[in-house]
Amino acid sequence: MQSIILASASPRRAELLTQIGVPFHTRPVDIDETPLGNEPPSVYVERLAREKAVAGAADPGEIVIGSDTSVVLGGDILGKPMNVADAEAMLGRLSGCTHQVMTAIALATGGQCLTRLVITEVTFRDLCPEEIRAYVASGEPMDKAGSYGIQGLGGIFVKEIRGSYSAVVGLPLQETATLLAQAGYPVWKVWQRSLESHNE
Ligand SMILES: Cc1cn([C@H]2C[C@H](O)[C@@H](COP(=O)(O)OP(=O)(O)OP(=O)(O)O)O2)c(=O)[nH]c1=O
Repeated sequence: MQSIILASASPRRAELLTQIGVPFHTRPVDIDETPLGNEPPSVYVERLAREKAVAGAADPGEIVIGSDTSVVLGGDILGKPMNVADAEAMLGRLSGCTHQVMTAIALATGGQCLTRLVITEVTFRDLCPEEIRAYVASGEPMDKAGSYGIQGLGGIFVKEIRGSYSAVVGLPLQETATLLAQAGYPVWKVWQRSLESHNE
């Protein structure tokens, strides 16, 4: 089977890929994440996922996974906050509203690039200014799209989620496994092999 490379510096993505039993190496890449003029959010996240996967591609025997997550509110892309004030402003906008979390994944392998876009709807309850300040002071929002982490303290803001939890955290597991299978790497075969080598 091919070797898997995760073209990402995100600890959440590494944890999610570990969760499904896929052995991999990380190869973080640095790309320009500035949206193009009038670029729709869905096109933007898919382009970034593809650019990350392609930037991480080196060896034809590898499958390189790139991913991008953006929070989208009323058509606006809310990326990672620039500072505390930015994080507080984003959370103020998300309070009491439903937003979309768009996560794209891309698999670069053998000169081709397979992509998937996953859109999840997340509804926040009303947040008060004091709790927004306390949350931002915790530091958790600073490296996360939309300034929150559903998997962390930010979980208490989420009233409803419609779609993929793992996609909100950064890597949609079902779609990742489907693309890996399309690239000739069914995840269940890895489970099977590790059982076989354990029993030898
Ligand atoms: C909405 C949300 C985002 N996030 C994270 C996932 C991503 O790591 C981050 C979005 O930023 P990204 O630019 O998608 O990813 P990244 O810079 O962290 O990592 P890389 O580009 O190297 O792959 O926000 C959460 O952890 N929880 C959440 O609930």
